[in-house]
Amino acid sequence: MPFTVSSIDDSLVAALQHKIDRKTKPLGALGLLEKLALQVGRIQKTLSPELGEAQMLVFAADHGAAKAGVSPFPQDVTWQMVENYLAGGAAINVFARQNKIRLHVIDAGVAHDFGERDTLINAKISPTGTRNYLDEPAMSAAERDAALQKGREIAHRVADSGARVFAFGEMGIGNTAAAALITSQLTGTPLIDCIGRGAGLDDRGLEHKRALLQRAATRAALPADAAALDVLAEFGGFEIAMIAGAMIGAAQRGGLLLIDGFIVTAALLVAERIAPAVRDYCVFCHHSAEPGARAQLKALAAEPLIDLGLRLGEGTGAALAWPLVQSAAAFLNEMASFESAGISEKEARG
Ligand SMILES: O=C(O)c1ccc[n+]([C@@H]2O[C@H](COP(=O)([O-])O)[C@@H](O)[C@H]2O)c1
Ligand SMILES: Cc1cc2nc[nH]c2cc1C
Repeated sequence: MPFTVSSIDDSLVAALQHKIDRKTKPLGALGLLEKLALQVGRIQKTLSPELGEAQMLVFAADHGAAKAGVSPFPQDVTWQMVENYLAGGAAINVFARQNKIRLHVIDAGVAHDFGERDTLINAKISPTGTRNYLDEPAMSAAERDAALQKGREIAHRVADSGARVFAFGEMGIGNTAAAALITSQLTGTPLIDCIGRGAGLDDRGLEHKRALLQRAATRAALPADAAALDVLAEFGGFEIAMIAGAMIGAAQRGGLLLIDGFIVTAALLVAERIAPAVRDYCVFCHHSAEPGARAQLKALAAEPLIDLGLRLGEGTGAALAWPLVQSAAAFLNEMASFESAGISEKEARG
């Protein structure tokens, strides 16, 4: 089946936990890093995992609803920021360079013709972005399926190059609105609690966004138990659909998935409904300041690694958390045990 994911292996849990517990530290003293080390060992089915170079996949697309005023920025900022990624000047370029992460920029449906570009993956589902969900579904079932399939293919291609760590980022003016609609529907959280200021709406702008999204939800009139695939087609966007497909593809290849902020987590809510085991492969990198992140993290029982008040997207939270993930593998591989260091356990543990 193209979109099925296997649960992670539990045969090494006891051996990994034993290795973690024999390290020269009080039991559990490395906190969340210990859970992470266990998870990485289980995913890679080894007591000595190797992470290699992380791959950051930034998916960009435009949203029909952007023109209705769900964002403080004009739609053109999506393609302009893609140019910024290609030129190396955005925050994600800086953090990726700093932390030695390889960046892949994917056009999932930006309303702009970039021409032939060596460094941009052209995976456009539509040359104009999604349709406006205030009037009609954002995408057709065929477009949605193409986006999921393309995302899966891209992740498999990156995995073919030997990658084991996949980080996800996005760019799309208006995509916090789509993510809010998806999050509300898939977590059963009131829409009002999922809507935030996005790229910086003022109070009036936020009121307007709330009214528009309420209208969109009323028009779509999805039942509470609507299928995730229907929710995705209704509200979009192409970058969200492609990320969901790429997450499933990366998990199918035994990758570790670095989850960024509000929009990437909305994509995960969709992916997890399609293939529940995808959750096993995820590291929740940060707690986005967008208010709907709270409902997402609760629904996924996620414990994010950092909480810096970030609300940028682009994969920046994942890029910043990457050194912590590397530290989890490093302590598992390199730290001395009580035996190897000749430390008396009783004395060491009081
Ligand atoms: O990832 C997040 O948590 C996040 C929170 C707020 C805004 N963003 C970014 O801001 C853009 C969307 O904001 P908006 O107001 O246009 O919906 C989009 O390009 C996202 O990458 C991202
Ligand atoms: C300038 C700008 C940069 C971004 N990066 C991700 N989303 C963004 C939104 C805006 C508006």
